[in-house]
Amino acid sequence: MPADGASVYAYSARDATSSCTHSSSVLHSGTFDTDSGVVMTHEAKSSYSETYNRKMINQYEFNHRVGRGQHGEVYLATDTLNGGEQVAIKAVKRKNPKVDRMSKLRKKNLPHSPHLPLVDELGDTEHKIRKEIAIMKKLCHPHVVRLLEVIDDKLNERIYMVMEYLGGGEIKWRTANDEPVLRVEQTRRICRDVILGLEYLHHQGIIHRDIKPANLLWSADRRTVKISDFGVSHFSYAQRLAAAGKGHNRVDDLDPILMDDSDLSKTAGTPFFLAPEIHRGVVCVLEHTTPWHPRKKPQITKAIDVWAFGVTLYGLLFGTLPFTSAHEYDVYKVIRQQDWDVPPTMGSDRLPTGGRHQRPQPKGQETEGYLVVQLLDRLLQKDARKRITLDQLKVTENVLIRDPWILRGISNPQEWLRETKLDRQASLEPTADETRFALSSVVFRWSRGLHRISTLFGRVRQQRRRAPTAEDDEYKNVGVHSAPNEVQLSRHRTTTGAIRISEHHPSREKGKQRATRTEIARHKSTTDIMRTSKGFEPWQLWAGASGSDTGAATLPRRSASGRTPEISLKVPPKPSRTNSPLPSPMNVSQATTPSAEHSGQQSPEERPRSRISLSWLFGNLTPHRNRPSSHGPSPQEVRAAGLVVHTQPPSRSSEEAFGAGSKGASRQSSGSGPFSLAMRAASWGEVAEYARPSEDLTSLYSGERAEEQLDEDTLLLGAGGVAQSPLSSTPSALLSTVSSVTSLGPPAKSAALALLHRAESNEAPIEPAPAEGRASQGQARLRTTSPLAQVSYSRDGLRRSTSYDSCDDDSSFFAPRSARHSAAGSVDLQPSTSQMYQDEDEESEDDDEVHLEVRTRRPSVSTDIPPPRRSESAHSQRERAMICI
Ligand SMILES: Nc1ncnc2c1ncn2[C@@H]1O[C@H](COP(=O)(O)OP(=O)(O)OP(=O)(O)O)[C@@H](O)[C@H]1O
Repeated sequence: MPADGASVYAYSARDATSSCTHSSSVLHSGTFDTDSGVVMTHEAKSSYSETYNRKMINQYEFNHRVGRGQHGEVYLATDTLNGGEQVAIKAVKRKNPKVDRMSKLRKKNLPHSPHLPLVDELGDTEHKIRKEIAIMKKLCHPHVVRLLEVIDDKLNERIYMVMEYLGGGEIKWRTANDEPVLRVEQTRRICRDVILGLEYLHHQGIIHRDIKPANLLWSADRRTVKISDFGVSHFSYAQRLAAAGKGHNRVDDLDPILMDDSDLSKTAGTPFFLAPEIHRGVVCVLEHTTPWHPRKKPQITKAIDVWAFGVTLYGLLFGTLPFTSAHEYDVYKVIRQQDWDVPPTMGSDRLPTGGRHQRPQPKGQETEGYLVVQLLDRLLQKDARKRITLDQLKVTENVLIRDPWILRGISNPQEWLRETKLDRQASLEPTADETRFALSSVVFRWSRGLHRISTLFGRVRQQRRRAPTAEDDEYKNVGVHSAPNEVQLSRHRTTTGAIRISEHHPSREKGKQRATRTEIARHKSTTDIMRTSKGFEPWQLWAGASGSDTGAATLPRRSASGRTPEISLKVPPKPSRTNSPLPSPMNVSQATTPSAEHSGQQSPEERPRSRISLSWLFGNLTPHRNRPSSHGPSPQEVRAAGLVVHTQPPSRSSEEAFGAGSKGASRQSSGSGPFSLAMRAASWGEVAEYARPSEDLTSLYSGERAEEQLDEDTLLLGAGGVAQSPLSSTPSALLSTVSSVTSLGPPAKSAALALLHRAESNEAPIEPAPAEGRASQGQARLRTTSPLAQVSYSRDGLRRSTSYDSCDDDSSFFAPRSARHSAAGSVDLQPSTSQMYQDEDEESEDDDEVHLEVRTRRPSVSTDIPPPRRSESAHSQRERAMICI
């Protein structure tokens, strides 16, 4: 394998396009957005999985919750139609009364803005999610989290954003004592990834507005960092138009929600990471020194991302932030007025910095500390116009290396720069499909109510027209439900040869044309308003801080070939994200015998069990890479063993992981090295991938292709991930641990045996679960040590649920049906993760939801196991604090 060079970064625009398309070979009921590659699905059908009895939305089986944001929750889920691929699904309620109430209060105090009506009409929450979707649909880059599908059913209170899953969690960057946890070299690698991702965003006309360590996610193998969370991002209308080489009269093919700049009147982001130019506006308001006026609003340019990146880099290197204060409001002044300093050492490897102000050092002989301070100096430049741009950081026209610190360690920096350079000639032309039908209620916002009603009736009509099927019989008691969209998919070839599928529905054509005309008219009027709006010159905002980097002179021209945005970055073919050696739900479901499937009944011998026998385990102790399938045992193997193994949700939060990390370190030092390695691997859920150097998972843009394997220190500190609960009594945790240990060598085998014995003795016997709807008094309670563990159980008559209950508004929505269906009386089942993490806010008691249909509701169940409160560290709470003025 070459250390670097063209082949290392080999990647073509075509690869990029294909890797941006959801790998769905089977679509549930959605249609491909042909330009963005994102699947748009307008029907959310909820059910329960056969195997684990978990909540499913369409083909996605929900696992556990991996994160929670201001507006929604993020779950790990399995795409059962696509080989058990792991995805992250952000579920956001269209209406969040608490947030919307706050925003109404805020709006009362805001001056009139020509674009406020759009926000008002959609509601703050819905507006935010729609804008996030519209922005994410534009993005496809190896260092930006990818949106795969949007499930937007008008009859469902939630919108689901299906994204690629980043198994490594957030970057852990400091200890409880504010010490750095990353080595300088690791920080540099992260830095390179972020620069590339950010450069791409800016090239697309997008300002992220919330760059910070918590929004940088590790891939499962901890080799790649991707930028996530576009909740407050802003699309620069002017930059995009200019980049597409269009005049300002061509606004008709831009999504109106992207053009809506009303969110610029809010100060969004995390206070400690906000640029001084934003603070200026905030301080005006806080101190009532200047009356608020739209023209005085802070200049939102891409320079604010560069500043936030500088603060992030500082944090990663030193474990503290450059500007801090006891009171949140004081930080605004500190950032605007005070200079920053550097500690004497940086990184966990404690390299000397040499101090904030150093004498110039001879070229080529600069110390690491000197280069870092020079770089920070240019990033944390208070005057936005003097702040360095990413272009200047990385490369200039004639490929001069501008920042030697960032490129240090790359054996062929010139090659790296060339290969990672964004193609300035690439087409950025936005397409009509990309923008027009991002989400329909935006298009029809002037008659949203009417449209909703007509949609509802349309669906009912459609359903009536269809001949009743067996499936329909099962649904008949649950009221109105949405029939799958019946569309004809027409195929045509793109210029790159890829087949595109576009939706063609003759009966909709007329309406579409009418909608288009209306939309064009509206766009025009919006432009007029924007032009006549005194002082509003968005293109100047963009250009304001960027020097030569901005303006039409340096903007890419539209490519002659046409519409598909092409970039010249090179990435390898999309690596599989489903390499878990553990059986995937798909595999296990395949293990169900046909007879059982048909009858819906299973004999006690056939019933799935959550216990793992020793023989099964040791029968599978071969290295995973030797298996024909990387997805775990074959269906035959599973069937032969008569077992169902419930996979342990991998621990992936770096916050959680780091806590355990220290423990892992001490264990390791006490002589159980192989164990810590195995446990760490197990916690990542990618045992096989971890155990060997993986070429296809190596980060291209870190320029570290030559690096064979991350060392212990990197894994422990830099990656921040160790097993959350290595001695968990859950069989799956043991399985993965033992598998990893065995792959490390024979000495670990005895240890694995010890673990298994421990599991045998610890684990309560698992009784068959009661039949649905019946109480079973005195049943043995299942216990696990990890709140993330979900133990599967046997149950008679395990059948796929066909009823709808998407109107549920509590957080146990994604819990296994069993926990919610147990009859009154004793509850013997493990509470779901979401139940355990259920917090006390009133969100679940939303009372102003309007449901358009009658659906059966299942009795909810209260467990007598008290939900543990998830304690967030003060740091992360501070980081998450968002301000909205
Ligand atoms: N694609 C993903 N893969 C893995 N984990 C993710 C993914 N997206 C988000 N997460 C996790 O979920 C958490 C919440 O995500 P979200 O994007 O909602 O962040 P947030 O900034 O807290 O939300 P919001 O901006 O809506 O308030 C993140 O902190 C992250 O740990």
